[in-house]
Formats: sequence, structure tokens, C-alpha cells
Amino acid sequence: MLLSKNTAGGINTRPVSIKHACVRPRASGRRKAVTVEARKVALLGAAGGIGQPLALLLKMNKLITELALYDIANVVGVAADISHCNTPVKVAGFTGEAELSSALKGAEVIVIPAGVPRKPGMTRDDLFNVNAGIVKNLVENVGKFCPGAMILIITNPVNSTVPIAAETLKALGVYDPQKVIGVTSLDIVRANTFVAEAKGLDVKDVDVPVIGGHAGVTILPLLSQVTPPVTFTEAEKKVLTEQIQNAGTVVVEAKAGKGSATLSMAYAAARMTESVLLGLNGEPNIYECAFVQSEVVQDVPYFATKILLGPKGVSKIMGTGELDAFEKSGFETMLTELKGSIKKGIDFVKSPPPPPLPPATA
Ligand SMILES: NC(=O)C1=CN([C@@H]2O[C@H](COP(=O)(O)OP(=O)(O)OC[C@H]3O[C@@H](n4cnc5c(N)ncnc54)[C@H](O)[C@@H]3O)[C@@H](O)[C@H]2O)C=CC1
Ligand SMILES: O=C([O-])CC(=O)C(=O)O
Repeated sequence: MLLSKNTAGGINTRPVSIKHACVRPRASGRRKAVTVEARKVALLGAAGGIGQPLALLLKMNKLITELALYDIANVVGVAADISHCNTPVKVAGFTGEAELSSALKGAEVIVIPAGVPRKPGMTRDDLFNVNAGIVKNLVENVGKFCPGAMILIITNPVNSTVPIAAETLKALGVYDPQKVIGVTSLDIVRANTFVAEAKGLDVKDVDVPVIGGHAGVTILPLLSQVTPPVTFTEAEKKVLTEQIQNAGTVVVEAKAGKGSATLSMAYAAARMTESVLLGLNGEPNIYECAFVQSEVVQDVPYFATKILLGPKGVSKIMGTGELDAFEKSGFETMLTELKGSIKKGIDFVKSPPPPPLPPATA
């Protein structure tokens, strides 16, 4: 399946039917065939809540020729199941550390949802202790077995796991900032949905840029820059901003201990993966918001803004645009938390925590 074109005008979420896969509408209304290159995608954490529906969506994407599903848990059954869908993508399952290298070899895009999700009462940062090591280990293997691949990180806390991935690749001497992307697309998907609902708009026409990071107050929707232009009262801005910032927590609480957003996340990640592939294929004007290494904000080395995707990955990082007074205040509020989460990720690789002390003797 191809989702609608991700143009500079916005991240539209209009699905295009499978029948039209690989044919994307141009601004002129004429249709242009998208070149189908041989593209292997590896999905790490494929047996999980996000992994399974994401694997299914990727199996339906005609820009992909080969899909490697990897998990420490048994993922062979998921691979067998999905492989029966009569679409051309070749699917294989790889379980356990010993099979990781085979999953990665030849892959050009690596999507990582491996790790534990939140339970009610937890913050995303509470996942750091478990997920930091998982991401570091997986990215080390990416650096060894498919250096140069695009890495899309879903695992939380994204504000820390992206710096962890970058530092891990730096230590191996294979870091390319154009290739490492923190997936924040779910924030845009949610913002588009909530703004369309609040303003009675057709959601396929709505694009809300969301900048900053992916946790609480670091998620900053730019309601002053919505496409199509919409005006909001101060009260509406507050309600919508908080709704977008808290949406993940709402799902965590509704699932009551059975995980966090999985289906909407799979949808958002399928869209980001497709945009990355379109960029690699040379399709022009592929824009998404994402958390990447960035110089947009002084002293904040990673930041989410709209980015342009191209044949080498992130080819341009857009600025924040003009913020209104409400957004400026939200921007100031986020900085301390964002800087702290980024530093925590960098320090995890540069100065790993000491091993636990032996038990004290009397
Ligand atoms: N970036 C975003 O917007 C979002 C991020 N997330 C995050 O995505 C992550 C995954 O969430 P779910 O799929 O719901 O969790 P899940 O627990 O259902 O699935 C995680 C999968 O990762 C696997 N896994 C664990 N360690 C692994 C390793 N070393 N190598 C390979 N696979 C490994 C597990 O076996 C499991 O199958 C969580 O950290 C969650 O917080 C969730 C929603 C949105
Ligand atoms: O809230 C969570 O833990 C999962 C997540 O990142 C989201 O749904 O935005």
C-alpha cells in the first residue's frame, strides 16, 4: 500500500488503494510511475505490538522487494503468516541474536520498534534503563552488517534513543547524520486528526507541523502554521496542544497495562518508511517531520522539524518558521527537558553506567 504523497504542503494521511500503489498523484493532476528499485527493509522488534501490524503494512508496499522480520522472540510464525499475502514483497523471519546479521545484510532501511512499552503511571523516560541497551546493541549490529542503511527509530524514549544510535555509530566510525531518524510521525498523524475534528475539516487536507521531540511538553504542535490556514482561540490552542501532547498517555491508560499505541504507530511508521523509500528512489518533495541531528536550535543537537528526504536520506532540515506567543512559551518550556534527555542518551554511550557493585559483606 502506498499512502498519499508527503509533499512540502503537508503530511497528508489519505490512503491510496493498493490498486494505485506506485502511482502517486502529481501537483498537476497527472500521474507518474514511481521507479521500483530492489529495496530490502529490516524490521527489528517485528513480533511486537507495533511490529506485527507494521510488518503487514510493509508487506503491502510495492516500493519494498524484501522484508526481513527480526525479533528476540519467535517471529517465524509472524513471517509465515504475512508471507501468504499475495503481494510481491519477499518475507523472511529471523529469531534471536544469532540470526540478526542475516536479517540485516543487504538492508537499506532498518525500522526499530524493539523494546518495552509504557504501563500506566510511567513516563517514556522510565523506559530508558531497558530500551537504551536494546537500541545500542541493535544499532551496533546495523553499523557492522549494513553500515550506510537508513535507521528509523521508534523505540522510546526517542529523545534519548536517537542520540544513543548516533553515538553508537560514531564509535564504530560509520555515523552519517543523514541516515538516523527518530520517528515522531504519530504526533503529526494525531495532530492532523484532532485539528480536523475540532475544526470540521477533511482530515486528508490537514497538515499540522509538530516540532521538538517525542515526550510530553517536548511535543510542540505549530497550530499557527496549519495547512489549510485555520485560526484558533487561545483556549482552543491550549486544549489542542495538550490533547496532542497527552495522546500517547491516553492510549497507555486505556490499554490498562497491555501496552501503548501500536496500530496508529504502525500506520505512522509505515508512512515514514514509505517516505524514506521515495526519497531514496529520487522522488522530489518528500517532506516529513522527524527528530534528527539538527542545528535549528542552538545548544540542542537533536530536534524535530520538517525535513526533506532524498537519495541520501535527510537532505534538508527546515527551520521552525515564525512561532506565535503561545508556541514561543511552549518552546521555552521544552528546552530543559529535551536537552536533558539528549544528554542522557549521549552519556549512555560515551560514559556507560558502571557495573553493579558486588553485595556488601558484614
Ligand atoms: N515513537 C513513537 O511514536 C512510539 C514509540 N513506541 C515505542 O515502541 C516500542 C515498542 O512498542 P510495542 O511494539 O508496543 O512493544 P511490544 O512489547 O509489544 O513489542 C516489542 C518487541 O520488541 C522485541 N524486542 C525486545 N528486545 C529486543 C531486541 N534486543 N531485539 C529485537 N527485538 C526485541 C520484543 O520481543 C517484542 O516483540 C516501545 O518502546 C514503545 O514505547 C510506541 C508507540 C509510539
Ligand atoms: O505513549 C507511549 O508510551 C507510546 C508513544 O510514544 C506514543 O503513543 O506516542
